[in-house]
Amino acid sequence: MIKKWIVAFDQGTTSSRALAFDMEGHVVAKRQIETELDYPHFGRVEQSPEFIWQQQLAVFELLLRDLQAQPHDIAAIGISNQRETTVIWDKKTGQAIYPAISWQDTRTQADCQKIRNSQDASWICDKTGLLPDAYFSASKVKWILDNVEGAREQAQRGELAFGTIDSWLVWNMSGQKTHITDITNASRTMLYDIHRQVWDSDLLAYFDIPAEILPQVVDCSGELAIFEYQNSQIPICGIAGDQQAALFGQTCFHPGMAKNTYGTGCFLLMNTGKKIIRSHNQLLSTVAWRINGDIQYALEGSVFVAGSAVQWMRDALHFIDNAAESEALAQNAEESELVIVPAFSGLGAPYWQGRAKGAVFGMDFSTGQAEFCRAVLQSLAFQTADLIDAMCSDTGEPFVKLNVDGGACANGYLMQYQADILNCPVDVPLEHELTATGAAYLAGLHLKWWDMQTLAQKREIAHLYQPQITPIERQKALEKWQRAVKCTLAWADDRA
Ligand SMILES: Nc1ncnc2c1ncn2[C@@H]1O[C@H](COP(=O)(O)OP(=O)(O)O)[C@@H](O)[C@H]1O
Ligand SMILES: O=P(O)(O)OC[C@H](O)CO
Repeated sequence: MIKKWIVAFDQGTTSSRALAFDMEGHVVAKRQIETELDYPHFGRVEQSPEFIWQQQLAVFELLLRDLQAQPHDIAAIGISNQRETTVIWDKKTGQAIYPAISWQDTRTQADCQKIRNSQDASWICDKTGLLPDAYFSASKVKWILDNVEGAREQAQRGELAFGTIDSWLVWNMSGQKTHITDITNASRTMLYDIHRQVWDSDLLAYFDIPAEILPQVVDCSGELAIFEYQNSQIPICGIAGDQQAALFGQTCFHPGMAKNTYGTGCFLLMNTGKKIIRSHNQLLSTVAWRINGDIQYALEGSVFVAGSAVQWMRDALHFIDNAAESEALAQNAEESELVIVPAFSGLGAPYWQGRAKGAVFGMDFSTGQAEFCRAVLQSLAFQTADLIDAMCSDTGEPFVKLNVDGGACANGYLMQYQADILNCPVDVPLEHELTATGAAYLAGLHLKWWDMQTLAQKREIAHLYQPQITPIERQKALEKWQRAVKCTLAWADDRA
């Protein structure tokens, strides 16, 4: 029987998606449902793990219907997922003991700040490639164990399991039997030594986390688990955190190749091959992928708020009915001085200021929705420019072109402004769904549907945006942004 499709599960912060890929690596069908985020308290961001799983299953079922397929038509599943988001569940009941704590949640920031200011920051960074911050899973796991009644004792008795969203999905897909995570997701927990490729006992002791709750760490490609669906057994052959999956989907297979994904946040990753680069500019070192035991690393700049600021204009401010409308609205803006620093979850790389909050500068009576919208879109481009600056300074190499993907790369205004501000071309691919593509590629590698050489030829360009503004205009805009960031950071320092 010919198995026709690979299905990628792309469980992002904003939506749960299932996409079917044919043997050429093309998307043939797609289903997507928007997720729900809860903001129960200042600085807290949570999601229902059960809802995430049910939603992921629902999009899969809708996809099968669209394809008029039976489960046995699916050759394999690939999974890409929002990273760091932390779930702890009871292995006996299969129920989460607390909502998923989102990567965007800053409740543990004060504790993380203390670690950052201490001598421990250095060895933690050496082992993990990460900077102590509420963003990563370790402090979220600790918070749940410290705050949910009986959790620590249960964990010590081996009754609980911890996982990021990949882990949680596989647990449920496997009929609550398989507790694994892939190495890219493990590398985002701040509990994993990326040099030795093991959970690290010093880190576990430091964060007071019992080893019993940890998943087994696996490669990104291979027969990793089985999805027991109805009477079929579908192999899960690819798993990677969404940003690493996008790097793979962009076919950035060689050192020096990079991409920027504009989703809920913005994530710039550069392949660094076998080298773990210790950044001098507060970028992260992380695992890009491991295939057949062969590891590649990446340098990463993480911006916490990007497309989510566009969603905020839709849901909280009601300036737009959908994200796509932001493009036309921004194009209508009058000349203005407005700058928005969307530090709603603190500021990520290269500033790492968890206490920062969003700020608006330069309003006057002429400021309206269009000016506001344009400033929000520009903030995505400015934050990316900061990352690229930091990365170029670490590598000593200029960026000659920026490869992009993710939801907001459909925005022509933003992409043009990005090219203008960077003074380098921005390359938008034909397929925007490169996160899911990466997960499918990883699964298909194992099935021998393709190899990395053939994949490298698959990326097609839809549009190349060329810079159009003058050096003086660029310099003025960047200075305005840098002044705004400086004030935002000063305000955060005053809150200490
Ligand atoms: N045309 C657009 N212009 C600006 N932002 C957009 C556009 N389309 C989608 N977005 C934003 O992109 C995000 C969704 O991108 P996606 O890559 O699906 O994110 P995620 O993987 O984080 O769920 C949303 O936050 C949305 O506001
Ligand atoms: O949901 P996304 O695609 O914006 O990705 C979230 C990141 O994985 C967080 O590290």
